[in-house]
Amino acid sequence: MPQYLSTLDPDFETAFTALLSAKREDSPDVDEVVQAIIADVRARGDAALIELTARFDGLELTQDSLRISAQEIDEAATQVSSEDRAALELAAERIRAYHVRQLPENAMWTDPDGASLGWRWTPVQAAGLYVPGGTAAYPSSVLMNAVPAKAAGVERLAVTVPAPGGRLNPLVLLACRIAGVDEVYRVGGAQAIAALAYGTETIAPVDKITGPGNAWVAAAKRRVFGKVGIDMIAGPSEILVIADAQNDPDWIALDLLSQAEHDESAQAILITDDESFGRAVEQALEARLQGLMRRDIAAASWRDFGAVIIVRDMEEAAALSDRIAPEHLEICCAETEAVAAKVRHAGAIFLGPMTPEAAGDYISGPNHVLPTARSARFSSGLSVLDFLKRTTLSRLTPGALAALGPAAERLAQAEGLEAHGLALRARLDRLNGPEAG
Ligand SMILES: NC(=O)c1ccc[n+]([C@@H]2O[C@H](COP(=O)([O-])OP(=O)(O)OC[C@H]3O[C@@H](n4cnc5c(N)ncnc54)[C@H](O)[C@@H]3O)[C@@H](O)[C@H]2O)c1
Ligand SMILES: N[C@H](CO)Cc1c[nH]c[nH+]1
Ligand SMILES: [Zn+2]
Repeated sequence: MPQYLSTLDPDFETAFTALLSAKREDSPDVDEVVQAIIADVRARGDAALIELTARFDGLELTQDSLRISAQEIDEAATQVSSEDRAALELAAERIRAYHVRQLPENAMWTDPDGASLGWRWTPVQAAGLYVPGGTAAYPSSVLMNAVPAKAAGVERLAVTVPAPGGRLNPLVLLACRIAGVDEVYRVGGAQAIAALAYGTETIAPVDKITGPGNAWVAAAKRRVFGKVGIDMIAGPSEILVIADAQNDPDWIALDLLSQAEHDESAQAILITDDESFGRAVEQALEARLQGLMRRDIAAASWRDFGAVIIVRDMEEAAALSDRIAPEHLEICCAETEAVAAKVRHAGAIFLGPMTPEAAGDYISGPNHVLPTARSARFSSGLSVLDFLKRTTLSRLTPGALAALGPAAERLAQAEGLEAHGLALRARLDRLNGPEAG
């Protein structure tokens, strides 16, 4: 049974605040465990990876089997049906077509003082892509990480993916092949993130780690940030659906379940202006739940973190949505576009009843690695830009330095930084000196 909240209820604010602050990840115990795992991998390298993989994934590895060989990838590719391969290839092509449009332009211009200024984008040299695989395999996440990285021009792509009990979906490996991944390691969780950040005997360190994962993965990414770059905290999935009574309750129920089934810590919320529609969605959801393969996971997520919020109108719905800052926001109501225009904080918005969030997870083109836990207030979904850095460029002519240098010198003096001032003054004196002009 999810929580029912109504903005008409005098206790709404208290209940809504409790919903927002429900601890779904990053609990102190997770962080403590992660801290110890990272320290272990730093200290013992491959030996720690092997031991932790046995403990958490029930898989006995040796140093030689940490990396998945090209031959294993070839073999896996032959196990994939032609229909699955075609679906993966279509997805890869659509994701590529979307992401190449994000490639930014370099720029250089000369301003009226004679200063030539600009910037240049360059890719990171090596990226580590975390592909979740603990409770479900995510070939789609391989594409969502690797395709933008390739489009950005990253030279080395290393994927880590857990293989619980030795099982690894061949589609994950085929997706690595299609996307041009160079290295694949059968390691997951915080230990994979630590290996990518600090390196071990087998896994060379990378410059940037991207990709979603569960609470341990998210906590590890937070901890290694600074040693390497990270994309964002893409933790347990979330969906917020804003829907009016004109929708089919069954469709909305399935959309909520499609994220609840990811993780017991996932969160699915419905906001509607019609209480009986909310009850109908809940009923449809309970009915659909029974038939799901991952019903235990979805049921726990819905029971512990699910909610139906009844609002007076869609304006109120948009305002509440911004306070939730969801990873995915589906809007299905008479004024879909107008409501969407009012929303500021969301990882991805899905407009209208024919745009289920699940289409975005696989095939539409935009990235499905998205900010969770309200971080859509300040971050965006994975993009080509996550694999690029911007270097600024400047060139001053003698005239430009003569025009701008004195102000810089004053500021250096104001900051008490003498050498800065002298570096400017030495040149200004030369420009003004006897041999000038
Ligand atoms: N936000 C996004 O963009 C996005 C996209 C796809 C998936 N996801 C999320 O990714 C997650 C995938 O989770 P998953 O668990 O299936 O796979 P996962 O690969 O993220 O995690 C599996 C690993 O977790 C570690 N682990 C499990 N229990 C542990 C424990 N008690 N202590 C220490 N480590 C432990 C193990 O090392 C294991 O290898 C889900 O939460 C899903 O919602 C998010
Ligand atoms: N919904 C997930 C992002 O939160 C991504 C995903 C992968 N496969 C299916 N769904
Ligand atoms: Zn999904």
